[in-house]
Amino acid sequence: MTEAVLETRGLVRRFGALTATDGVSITLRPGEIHAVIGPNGAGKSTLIAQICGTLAPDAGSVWLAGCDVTAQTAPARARAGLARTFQVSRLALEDSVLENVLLGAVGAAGAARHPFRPVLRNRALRARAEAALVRVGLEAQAASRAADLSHGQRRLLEVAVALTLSPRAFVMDEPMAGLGTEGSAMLTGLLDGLRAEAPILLVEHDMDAVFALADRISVLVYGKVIASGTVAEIRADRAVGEAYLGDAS
Ligand SMILES: Nc1ncnc2c1ncn2[C@@H]1O[C@H](COP(=O)(O)OP(=O)(O)OP(=O)(O)O)[C@@H](O)[C@H]1O
Repeated sequence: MTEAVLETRGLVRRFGALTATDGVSITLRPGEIHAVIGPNGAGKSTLIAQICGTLAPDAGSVWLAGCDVTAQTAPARARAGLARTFQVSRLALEDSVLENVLLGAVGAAGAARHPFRPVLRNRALRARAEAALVRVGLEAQAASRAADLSHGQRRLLEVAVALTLSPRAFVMDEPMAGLGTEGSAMLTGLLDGLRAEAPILLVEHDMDAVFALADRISVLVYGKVIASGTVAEIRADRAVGEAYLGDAS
């Protein structure tokens, strides 16, 4: 089997008496979109935080491109090519669209402590940022303030910021949240094409997007993966239907 780009092995995280992730083992293979779905409180955000390095697991490990990164900080994992987009946008809204992407490029170059101004004149970083904007279709908005973008465009901008890392893998936390039909369609199209560049671990409540995009789906309930399979397999799984999908199945 092809080696996983990203893998969790037996991740456990407890909050007092509650076990938020209870031995979660999942893989993300080259070229795929692997969706993680589950009801509220299932442990999806806890899982993402452990994968990205903002929350330490009580047990288990995280592997990126064959390396155990469990002890690495979140910035170190980002520099190693783990690109995360957030449930709550972390864009600098008063800065321009290009400046936001440049900030990402600066972080990717490991130059976060350098003064920002000279970065604007750094041709290599600027080229990387502009290429990312073209990739998400926001090149015409480069000089606009991020605050003036629509909600959907901000999500595209977040993907552009993530792209400057030249990521090995994307981890996306509910990218469709709050988007209307048009925004969802735009982002779905973008993610569909992105998987060829780097596989995507997609935590998403929007089942239309999940069913349209996912090569595999894992279903998390009370911190455990209760099923994992293709869209057809998950739709046909009675236990999943009862635990989660309801009418969506
Ligand atoms: N810092 C924390 N302290 C205590 N309990 C927490 C903490 N973070 C999460 N939990 C609990 O762990 C469980 C899993 O939460 P988590 O946010 O990971 O679920 P989720 O699947 O992401 O939910 P949602 O879909 O609503 O975002 C929940 O019962 C939650 O209340």
